[in-house]
Amino acid sequence: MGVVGTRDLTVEYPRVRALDSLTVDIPEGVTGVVGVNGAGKSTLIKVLLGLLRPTSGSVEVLGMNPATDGPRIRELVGYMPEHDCLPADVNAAEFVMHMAVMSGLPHAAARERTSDVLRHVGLAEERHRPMGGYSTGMRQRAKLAQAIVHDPRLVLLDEPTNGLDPRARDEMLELVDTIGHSFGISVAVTSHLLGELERIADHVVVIDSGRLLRASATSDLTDVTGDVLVEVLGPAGADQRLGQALLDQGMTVWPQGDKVAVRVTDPSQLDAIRDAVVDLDLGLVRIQEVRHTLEEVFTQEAVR
Ligand SMILES: Nc1ncnc2c1ncn2[C@@H]1O[C@H](COP(=O)(O)OP(=O)(O)OP(=O)(O)O)[C@@H](O)[C@H]1O
Repeated sequence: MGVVGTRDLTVEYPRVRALDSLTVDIPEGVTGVVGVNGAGKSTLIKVLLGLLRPTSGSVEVLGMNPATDGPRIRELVGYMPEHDCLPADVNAAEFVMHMAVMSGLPHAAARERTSDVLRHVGLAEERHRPMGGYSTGMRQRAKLAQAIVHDPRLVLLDEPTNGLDPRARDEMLELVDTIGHSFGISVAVTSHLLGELERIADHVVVIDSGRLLRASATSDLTDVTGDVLVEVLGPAGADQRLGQALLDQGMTVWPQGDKVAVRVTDPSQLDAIRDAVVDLDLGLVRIQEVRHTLEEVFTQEAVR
């Protein structure tokens, strides 16, 4: 039995259909929810928390309906929002303690859990300093601490690695891994980078324009190696410029018509290819796998 299930879930904002008949199950364990900016990841999280009503379709979280069981769901579910929301003049100990009490923990238990959880996320020493003086990495860890302080069954983490340098990102991913695999809390974690979630997630769900592109065990994705063809839009010579940029990064690259063929030995290379296209100010038409599954992940072709 999964922790989250949606059926034909549609959410419309006045001008945008953010989720479009999304049917997906999120099992226990760590699930990566991947999609480019605007794909609908934050909207999905808000629906799961009961903060946003679906236009149509249904949702279950831990067997409950967020529209009617919102308060109970928020007791059992932790949430780390994407954007900065920490009061600058409050310290992490006071803030996390407050969130623990808000989640229904008695005072003494809240104090004990706060101190444990701040130690787990590596904020024990700085816990009495106002959060306004924290680095981005520390702020992300404070947001993570408040999400798990009440020992939830499920935690929803919205882009926890956003804005972090590579070292802080690795530390955050390790923490998420520990929460999911040592503390036994199910995790749904969003990112626009498939490569980074692939390291810690048991399952991956790929969303594009509010629709499900793919849902599979991560081990199926890690089989995604082989040759890919990258097609870009841009001025004449765009493909050669991309080819050179990828060569400079040490990738094995060769021209194929007006496309660039790349040998992929690690799924994180797909993110590097996408980043290179963006850095060169080109448009990515598609990354197409020459043999199997990549095409399903990166083109508009829904798998089911
Ligand atoms: N409150 C809102 N009012 C109108 N449109 C919105 C609102 N919130 C999100 N959208 C639009 O809905 C779509 C999905 O947004 P959402 O924030 O869910 O995507 P996302 O995958 O989480 O992206 P990001 O990582 O950039 O937040 C986008 O086109 C976005 O502009």
